[in-house]
Amino acid sequence: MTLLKITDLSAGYGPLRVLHEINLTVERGERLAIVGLNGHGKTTLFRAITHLVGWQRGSILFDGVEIGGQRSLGEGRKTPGIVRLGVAMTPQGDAIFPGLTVRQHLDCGAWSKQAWRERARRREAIFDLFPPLRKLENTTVGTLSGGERRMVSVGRALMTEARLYLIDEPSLGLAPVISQRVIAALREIDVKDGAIIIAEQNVTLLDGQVDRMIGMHAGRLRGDVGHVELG
Ligand SMILES: Nc1ncnc2c1ncn2[C@@H]1O[C@H](COP(=O)(O)OP(=O)(O)OP(=O)(O)O)[C@@H](O)[C@H]1O
Repeated sequence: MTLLKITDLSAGYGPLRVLHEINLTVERGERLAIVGLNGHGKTTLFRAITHLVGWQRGSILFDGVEIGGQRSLGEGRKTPGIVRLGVAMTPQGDAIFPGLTVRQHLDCGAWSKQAWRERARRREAIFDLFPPLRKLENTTVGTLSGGERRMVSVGRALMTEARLYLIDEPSLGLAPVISQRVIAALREIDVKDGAIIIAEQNVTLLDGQVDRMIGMHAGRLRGDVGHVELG
């Protein structure tokens, strides 16, 4: 039932070591949150899974396939292959193309042949998940509010056929009520035999919205945190 098994993962940038021997197992169907303050390595963990860090070592088994291993060069070289295996990431902040419409933007996510064929149905599913986007379908993304842009950004990742969704700080810069709406929508996603990992600082926001929360501090995972605030 295991989808992702990370063993002794260390990673960093140049001389800087950010992750220290991380061990993490994610089961199919699981919604997991990695919680921790800024700069403690949540983004770097996502970037190591997708091979976007400067260097890394340790094992990352995704659905039984080794996507980790020792690397000191070639950042991003393996990323297309990892994405093709079914890993989708929504990066932190507003990673959008401001000149595209909502519809064009979502369609960018339907990059595989099958997803492209099914893009209309997939778009409908995104509009069901984020109703405010439906009436904005032909609006240029650059003119949207922060919350709407975040919905587009998350929606684009969901247009693929991924089995592992990595959502980095969905609440960043959003008003609390909008953050709650985005997190609640993530709860509605049918992960099927996949899984979703959300990196967040705001523990309260995740209450009741994920199956498990793990703390991250100074590049190390600190076990299940439940409702405990991180120091
Ligand atoms: N490209 C990079 N080059 C050098 N150092 C980096 C780079 N990206 C991140 N770092 C450093 O790695 C450490 C961990 O950053 P990371 O972004 O993984 O943390 P985070 O927990 O996701 O926090 P944030 O919410 O700010 O992204 C920080 O000290 C940061 O300065």
